[in-house]
Amino acid sequence: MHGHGRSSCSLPEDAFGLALFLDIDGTLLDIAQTPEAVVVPPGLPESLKRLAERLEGALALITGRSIGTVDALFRLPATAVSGLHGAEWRGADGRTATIATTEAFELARRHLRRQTADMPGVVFEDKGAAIAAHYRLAPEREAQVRELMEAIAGPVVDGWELQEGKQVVELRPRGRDKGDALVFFMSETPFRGRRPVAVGDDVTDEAMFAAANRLDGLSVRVGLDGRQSLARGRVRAPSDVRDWLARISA
Ligand SMILES: O=P(O)(O)OC[C@H]1O[C@H](O[C@H]2O[C@H](CO)[C@@H](O)[C@H](O)[C@H]2O)[C@H](O)[C@@H](O)[C@@H]1O
Ligand SMILES: [Mg+2]
Repeated sequence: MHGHGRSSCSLPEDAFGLALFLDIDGTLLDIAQTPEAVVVPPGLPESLKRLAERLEGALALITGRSIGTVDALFRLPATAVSGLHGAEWRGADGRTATIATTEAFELARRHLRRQTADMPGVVFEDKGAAIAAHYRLAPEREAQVRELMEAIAGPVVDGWELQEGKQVVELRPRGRDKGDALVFFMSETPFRGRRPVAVGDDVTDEAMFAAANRLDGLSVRVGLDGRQSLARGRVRAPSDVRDWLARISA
């Protein structure tokens, strides 16, 4: 059963014993025209807060955004977060691991900011240790953006890699992915001993799905397009995920 009413049939209706790993854009939040235009629906932060309490802190947001942006969007106290597709993290106890940038990366940041300023419709996103060029407002520039990002990434040889996403090309830290983030959190209190549930919508969520599957957990992809995925369940849209969170947190 997909597409009508409670289409979240692959999501468990009882939170007991679970550890939740939730992607943000396209999973908790509807996709918007630009990164800054996303809307956090009223009620979502409250559902997440209640659920984190119910799970004794075993809820983590695993995202391509930076931890700082996640905090600004959701204003959740003491929530575990992994940002930049697994590269940076903050545990439920507040410990953090961040990425130091290099001179070559800083140069790339300046170049990309300057070059995208001359490309109407292309949005530059500065995420600290990652940078992105979005072409959602100018889809005809896709090839141009890809070419520019390849040129920008060329000299940043160590420590970063190009990442494609939904109408975006990013230069992100290399080495740790969303699957590593899930495995890391699962090795720590309060996640350890629980059953992981990973929910995501995009390419970098596949590593998180693989990790959840390996740990005998659940993996659910948002979106009913025919794209291949390691996720074992599917739901239609972020609103289904939000409705599910509201139900199991009530
Ligand atoms: O891992 P996620 O939490 O899903 O983050 C992935 C990227 O999401 C954002 O970009 C995407 O969402 C934007 C807002 O809806 C949209 O305008 C854009 O086209 C999408 O690619 C975010 O801006 C990136 O930094 C994240 O890596
Ligand atoms: Mg996403």
